Amino acid sequence: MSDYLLRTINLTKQYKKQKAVDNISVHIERGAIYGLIGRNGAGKTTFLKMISRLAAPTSGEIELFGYQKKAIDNVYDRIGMLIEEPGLYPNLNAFDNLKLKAICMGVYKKENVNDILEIVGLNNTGNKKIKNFSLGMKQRLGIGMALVGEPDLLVLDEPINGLDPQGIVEVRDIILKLNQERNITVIISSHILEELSKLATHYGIIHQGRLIEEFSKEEILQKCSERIEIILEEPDRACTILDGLKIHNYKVVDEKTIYVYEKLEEMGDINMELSVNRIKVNSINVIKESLEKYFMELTGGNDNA
Ligand SMILES: Nc1ncnc2c1ncn2[C@@H]1O[C@H](COP(=O)(O)OP(=O)(O)OP(=O)(O)O)[C@@H](O)[C@H]1O
Repeated sequence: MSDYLLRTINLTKQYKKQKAVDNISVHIERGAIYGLIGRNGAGKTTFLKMISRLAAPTSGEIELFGYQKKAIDNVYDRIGMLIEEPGLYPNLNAFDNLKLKAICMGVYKKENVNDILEIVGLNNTGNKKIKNFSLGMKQRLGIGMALVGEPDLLVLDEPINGLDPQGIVEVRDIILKLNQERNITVIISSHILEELSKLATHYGIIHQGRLIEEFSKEEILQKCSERIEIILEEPDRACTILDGLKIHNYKVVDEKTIYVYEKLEEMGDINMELSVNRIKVNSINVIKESLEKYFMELTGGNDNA
């Protein structure tokens, strides 16, 4: 048993000659919003299908709510999922779509359906048929369908893909509310890191079927935050000088680089103090890296291979 709500161990899916998912081991904590980021074709959908039991792994293990192998069967009803198109009946209204699913799952209660409609902001759509819904409304109903049965884990595959800015905000607010008020853990995939940055507490970057990196929101903010980058000789001695300047929020990145995260306006003073103390500074600059740029670097620039 582990502390993670969901963990995979070397999860792999092979389609004929192609490994769509290649030895992926993710670690998802209870209460997290885990953003799974990857370009088109990276393997996100295949991965999410395996953890939702819509596709069988070729090899590897899934641990869900502390259970593995056969024992997982008992906890699958605690997952709600929206993968690819939500299966909706176009000639029924939102209420009846939810009701039908709840009846099929043996959990129908009128108040629960109304509660879901309220959460996803469709409580005043009345008899409007799904075929007359906008894309954003359909997507919100798709999330509502995933909420039938009161899941503890929500798996959402690119739920904001194709939505207009308002639709994106609405879906984002629903996900935040579910996470914060209902304590639902969420895995959400996207090919745009920036889009998830207002949402995710943790990230997994997936590229060509492999998990390249996992990090928390705090870690990514630090990686991409505005900072002074100093390329220099003798970083150890430079640290003493920074401490003397009452600068403590810095990091020695390697034997030639220090990042300083505070007092950016004092770059000139820092430079002078290092020079006075005969530390050779090769360059000193304020830099700001965008999340998207960081992601592009991790996944090999603009190479779409
Ligand atoms: N049923 C399948 N049979 C064969 N190959 C598949 C199948 N499903 C997916 N693939 C391949 O596996 C790779 C990963 O696909 P997947 O759909 O998981 O990626 P993705 O990251 O979700 O991308 P997208 O955002 O474009 O859906 C792709 O190269 C895809 O062509």
